[in-house]
Amino acid sequence: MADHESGAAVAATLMYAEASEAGATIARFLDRNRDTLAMLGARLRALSPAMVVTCARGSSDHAATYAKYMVETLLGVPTVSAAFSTVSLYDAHPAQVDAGASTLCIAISQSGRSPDLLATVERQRASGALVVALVNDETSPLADVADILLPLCAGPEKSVAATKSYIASLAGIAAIVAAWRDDDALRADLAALPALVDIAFALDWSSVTRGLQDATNLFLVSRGYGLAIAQEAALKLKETCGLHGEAFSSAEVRHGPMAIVQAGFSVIAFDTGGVAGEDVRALADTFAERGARVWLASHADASHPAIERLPALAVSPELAPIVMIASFYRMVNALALARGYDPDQPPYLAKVTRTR
Ligand SMILES: N[C@@H]1[C@@H](O)[C@H](O)[C@@H](COP(=O)(O)O)O[C@@H]1O
Repeated sequence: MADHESGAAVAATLMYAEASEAGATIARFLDRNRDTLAMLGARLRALSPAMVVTCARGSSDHAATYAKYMVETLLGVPTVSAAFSTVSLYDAHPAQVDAGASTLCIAISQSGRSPDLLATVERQRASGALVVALVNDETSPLADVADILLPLCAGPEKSVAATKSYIASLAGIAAIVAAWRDDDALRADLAALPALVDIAFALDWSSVTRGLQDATNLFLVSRGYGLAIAQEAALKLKETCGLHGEAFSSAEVRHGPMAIVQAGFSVIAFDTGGVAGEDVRALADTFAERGARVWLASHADASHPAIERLPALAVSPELAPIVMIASFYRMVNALALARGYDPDQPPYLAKVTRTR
């Protein structure tokens, strides 16, 4: 493994230490919340919510993207992201939920402290929604306001950039879906996740670290269940590396943005398997043919010869994003240092941001 991926400075950051605990965090989450999840599953099957509303910011909102794809695909329930300003600035009131059409509100937050998130969750609750909170800080106001609390069990997360709490949030969403569907196969796959996340964290993505050292911008592309990690990767590149990354689905990028993907333009493509992965790989081939610099994280066999491959584990498409982002986190910590940034203390950012 290259020095800048394995050297002492790289492993000395809080971000590295916290990201390396992601597998253990998932194991703690599943263990601690087993009974609550079983109770929640039964309650959701009885309630049969007509809609899910997600409340989150930043990395946590990318976990909400994952919730949208998981819930809409595996449960068929429309899942929308709450726009906090409608409540916190414009004082909007969500329509009162009647007994026949319940709403499930899923709030996701490491800190559980942003006022606009709290205002929106409180109003969802007042309108009759069942509020489930995936939150790391159990002393937070969000933990208090929730009907059902699912602690993320990540322990203290001090690096400004969220890592283990994001991975735990993704696993938490998959666990809610498994409980709601009473899906033994998904539960079994979840139980195997901690070990896979540990293995993924050790994979060598150092060709990206070398290739993006002097980059100024790039696209991050995935699709379906994987879109959430393309969004998360783009945020991490901004937060920790001062690098402008923009995330798109491999469908959306074809509707205009790809006009700027020309020779030399950088793209990281996340193939998280299944039919969505096929589309991501086809797009990666198209971009490589144009002369773009394309990294493809994938466990599939073939791709365009110019594509730089990043190792990935064979995991079900539903859970592959949770595993793949662990490999990205290790790489992006090293990239931040290589670019002269401290990934734990990005300029202008705080660990807990309170927006109104
Ligand atoms: N810099 C952090 C982000 O990394 C984090 O994702 C966001 C959401 O935080 P929380 O999950 O605590 O609500 O807050 C801050 O802005």
